[in-house]
Amino acid sequence: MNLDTLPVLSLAAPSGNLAQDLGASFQHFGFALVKDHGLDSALVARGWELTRAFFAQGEADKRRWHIAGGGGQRGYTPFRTEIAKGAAHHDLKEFWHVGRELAAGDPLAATMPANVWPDAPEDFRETFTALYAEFDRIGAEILSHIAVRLGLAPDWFDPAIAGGNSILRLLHYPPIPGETGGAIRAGAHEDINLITLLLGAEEAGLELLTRDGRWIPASPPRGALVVNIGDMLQRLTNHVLPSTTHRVRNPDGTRAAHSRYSMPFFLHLRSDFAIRTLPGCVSAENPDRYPVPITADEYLHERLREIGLKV
Ligand SMILES: O=C(O)CCC(=O)C(=O)O
Ligand SMILES: [Fe+2]
Repeated sequence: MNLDTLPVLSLAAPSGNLAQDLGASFQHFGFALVKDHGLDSALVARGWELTRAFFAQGEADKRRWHIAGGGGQRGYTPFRTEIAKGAAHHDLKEFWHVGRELAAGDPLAATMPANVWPDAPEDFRETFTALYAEFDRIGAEILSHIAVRLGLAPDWFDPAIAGGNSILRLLHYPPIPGETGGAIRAGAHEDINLITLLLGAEEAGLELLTRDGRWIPASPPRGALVVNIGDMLQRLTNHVLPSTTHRVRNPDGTRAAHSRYSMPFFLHLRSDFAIRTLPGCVSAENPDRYPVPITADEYLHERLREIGLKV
């Protein structure tokens, strides 16, 4: 494999090859670029339209949907709130979080707060509830290929993610007055969840840290997904699949003065799932790093405290 360029993989490829190719890209980069993913394109287009319209509203309007003390898990989180673990400066972004819609009385509501929905723009709730379901579906498909690569049954992840605490994030990095490129819009970090499916990275700026310590761009073709491994899957696989550090840097030149919009779906385990190292990922050369299991919910809250979203 070319050590510096992420291959573009088609989700429509025969499944045996795909498990190998996705697995190789994840093992080497912790990232994969995925086209032909089958996300409903009209719905995605509508999602972008509403994302732009939401963030174009005045600060006071948006702040009505900020939940003080909510750990940024739902609704609106203002500019410069989140900070990467160990970073000196807050990220130059604002975002909106959509969680799973639960039926009344669902016991999962104990660890998954209810969604809040803005009164404008119109169709926000319908559109993002539908997009959430689309990401959930494609994410499960990608996980089934990962399962095969790990020597597990293709449906191994299904019960682990049924009712999972996944989050759809709508991100806006506003233009920075006077900035000519290079400002760090999102500090170097790893994602907390199992895998992340991201749309919008054709606007330059997303970079990942290679194993030998160089930043390289993640530049997907238009409409393709950038998929990356998060800390929960790294832990479950005893680091066989690495959760790779990434950041968003303001691009140089004329794009520096533009907004960046992106849409990551953080695919999470069920809150009560116990993350126990997969036996197939333990060997003499790679002894079990996590002999004590932890539930997905405990793990999440430990991490949210570290990134300034929870006290
Ligand atoms: O905006 C992007 O391209 C990346 C966002 C990201 O890494 C995150 O929100 O965790
Ligand atoms: Fe990230």
